[in-house]
Amino acid sequence: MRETFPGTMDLSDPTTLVLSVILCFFVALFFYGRKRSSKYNLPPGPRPLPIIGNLHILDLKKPHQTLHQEMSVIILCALFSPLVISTGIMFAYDDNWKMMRRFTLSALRDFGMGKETIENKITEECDFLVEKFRSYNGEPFDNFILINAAVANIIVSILLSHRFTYEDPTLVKLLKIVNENLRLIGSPMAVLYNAFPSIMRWCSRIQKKVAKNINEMYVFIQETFTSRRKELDVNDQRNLIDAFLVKQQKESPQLYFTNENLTTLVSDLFAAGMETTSTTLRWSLLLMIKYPEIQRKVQSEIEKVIGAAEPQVIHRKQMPYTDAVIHEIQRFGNIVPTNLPHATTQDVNFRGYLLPKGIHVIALLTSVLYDKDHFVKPDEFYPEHFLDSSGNFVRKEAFLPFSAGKRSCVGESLAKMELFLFFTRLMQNFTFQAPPGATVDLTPALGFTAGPLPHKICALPRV
Ligand code: HEM
Repeated sequence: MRETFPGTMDLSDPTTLVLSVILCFFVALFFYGRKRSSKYNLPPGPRPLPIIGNLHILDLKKPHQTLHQEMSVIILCALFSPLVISTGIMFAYDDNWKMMRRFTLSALRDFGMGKETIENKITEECDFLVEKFRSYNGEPFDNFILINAAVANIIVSILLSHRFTYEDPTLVKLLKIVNENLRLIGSPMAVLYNAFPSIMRWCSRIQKKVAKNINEMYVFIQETFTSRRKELDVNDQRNLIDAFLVKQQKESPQLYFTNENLTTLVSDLFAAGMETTSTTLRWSLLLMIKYPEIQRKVQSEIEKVIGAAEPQVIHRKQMPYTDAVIHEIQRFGNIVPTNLPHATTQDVNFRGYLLPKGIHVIALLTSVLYDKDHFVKPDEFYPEHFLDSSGNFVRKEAFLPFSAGKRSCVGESLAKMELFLFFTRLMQNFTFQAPPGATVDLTPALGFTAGPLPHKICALPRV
């Protein structure tokens, strides 16, 4: 047996050898990481550890809160390789994204966005929702599926010229798939999966479950939405799917207007158009329950400006208080806190720092919506953020719940119209309260979008 001295290593011992190699690997990665960030002159941030990057400081339940640090870069980890989908619009890139975005914007405009046609559709849907709320006679109920379904019907009318009843099994199934996936994608397990796909693949079922849901959604969309090609009349295009199919017939060779793009695009628009707006509306009712004096002020402005008539978009200009409340709901609700992930398409000089081409960037919406330089009480629900001292509505440049730039939300004007019409109509017809004995919890639920935790409300009829 060979003698080893205290404080020295015996490299002939296999365990010591393996441990030494691993240690050298970590040290090399550590210095490589530091060299890489100094080469690129990235903005400052906490020092990343080898392999795991800054994962150890990340709150997996609320990643945006860890990331909300001014001018800092959080290195998620060296192995980051997120799921990339090249079809549709939301996760597409390059020419396919450009074509789908251009088509979507023009189809949304042609089939009603920003026009009276869609305003009438929303007003009609408000009738159904009010009737449903009224049927509970002031007793507690969960508004989740009802609001989901009402909002889903607006995007479905643009996609398919169709309306589902709130109990329709097709709609209920679609809503279940979308909601489950958004919850899974925002879960701590999914954050870990994105950071360590090769390791997590072995110990987490999350990716399989999400993929299964997406697949089910696509099959379902093909059966229910896109199978309508048999009824297509080129001279009478009634909806976005018709417009896509007409483009498909004209395109040769088929590059962009493919069946895959149609399925993913419809799925993207359904999910984005339904989930975000309905989550904001659910926040709106919960916040009105929490702050009854604000609810009363909104109701008295409605009485003054609209009376018993149906709310219309033209009323908004005369309703600065309600407008400020809706803006504050969106700011405070902060429902897409981490925004969608992006990547630089070229080297970018950002405030004297270099973000190299291809780097993944998460432009946190929390950082603007909760910016104390723009909002005096960022952590409070305070509609005065959007009012001047005379009670006039004021715009804020940091109000960016729809993000900014080339990839900003395509449904912004549709969403704004929906929020105003649904919110005023519900406030006109009901006073909202918590069920007897219940307290209002404003903690956001875990998920890709930050909605309220499950809760019940009471809708007391006013008229
Ligand atoms: C309150 C409601 C809504 C909010 C807060 C919201 C917010 C957002 C945000 C933050 C993004 C990411 C922007 C970025 O990547 O920088 C986005 C993208 C998108 N939104 Fe919305 N959205 C809302 C409603 C809608 C509606 C009603 C539609 C349906 C027409 C829609 C369709 C989309 C699409 C297709 C994208 C991807 C755009 C692209 O990648 O080019 N959204 N939205």
